[in-house]
Amino acid sequence: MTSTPREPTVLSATTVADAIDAPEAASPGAPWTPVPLLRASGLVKRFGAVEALAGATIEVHTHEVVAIVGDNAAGKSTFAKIVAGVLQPDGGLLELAGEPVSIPSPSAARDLGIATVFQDLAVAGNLDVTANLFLGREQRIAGTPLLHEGEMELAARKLLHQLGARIPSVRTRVADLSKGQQQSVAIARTLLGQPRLVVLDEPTASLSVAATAEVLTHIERLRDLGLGVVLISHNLNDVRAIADWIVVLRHGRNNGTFRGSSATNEELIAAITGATRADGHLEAYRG
Ligand SMILES: Nc1ncnc2c1ncn2[C@@H]1O[C@H](COP(=O)(O)OP(=O)(O)OP(=O)(O)O)[C@@H](O)[C@H]1O
Repeated sequence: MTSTPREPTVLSATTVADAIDAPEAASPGAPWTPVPLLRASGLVKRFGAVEALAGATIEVHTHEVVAIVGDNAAGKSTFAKIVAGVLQPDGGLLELAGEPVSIPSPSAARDLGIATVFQDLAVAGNLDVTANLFLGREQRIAGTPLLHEGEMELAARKLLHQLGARIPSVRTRVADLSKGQQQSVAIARTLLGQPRLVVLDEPTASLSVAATAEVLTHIERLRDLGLGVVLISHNLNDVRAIADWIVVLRHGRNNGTFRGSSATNEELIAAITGATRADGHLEAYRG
């Protein structure tokens, strides 16, 4: 597998704010292409005797939310970690926009335009919302070590607005936000890297009903921006509400693909528990 990094992106707070305002960025009308944004085929990952992934195949297009569901130990988080460059697969092929890629590290994933939000969120509670959004990407006034606070605040407000996030102030300490608001900050931060693909690992776990609804709105916005979204979740109601496609993993293998708009909890549970068997991959269902 060869690595195909994107052109490096030079970011500034204003270009970020402008980019998220740009009509084409927000337009849901960009053409759908037959080439998936990400295609992971036949993925294998072993941990000693445990085969966490045993040939799983998952693809996601731009403007699309693909949910991955499955019982505990089905291999969902292992898939997320491989796409995030945290783990290396023992077999299988990763393709981005039709090109084979390797993702040897989290920074390689970022260079390829892949952003992942894990359950721990990795937000800094002692810093405010703006500082969290720009952590590691701080904007400085040209020729000085001084931070461009005004520009960063402006971009932070626009980003959160774009996502539909309700945060009291971009100067609030993240530790003082609710769990749902912290999730909003973590998702907003991914946008600053101008990703093509966002992977969310259990973003609604342990959230209230209201906070869950807000996070689902963020996911819709990401899709409207033209991104591909992979949503890993145990919550079947959430995935049925938001996902274009639902891929069931069982023991590291595909066990059914369903349209989010028509899947029922009963058929999803049957696939998750192994009461029904289906190894067809998503491409076979699109037709
Ligand atoms: N670092 C690791 N070392 C050893 N085994 C691991 C490691 N990571 C995952 N596994 C094992 O791989 C299998 C798949 O785990 P994974 O976390 O991908 O499942 P999951 O579908 O995300 O489950 P859950 O919903 O419980 O998070 C499990 O049997 C797990 O114990």
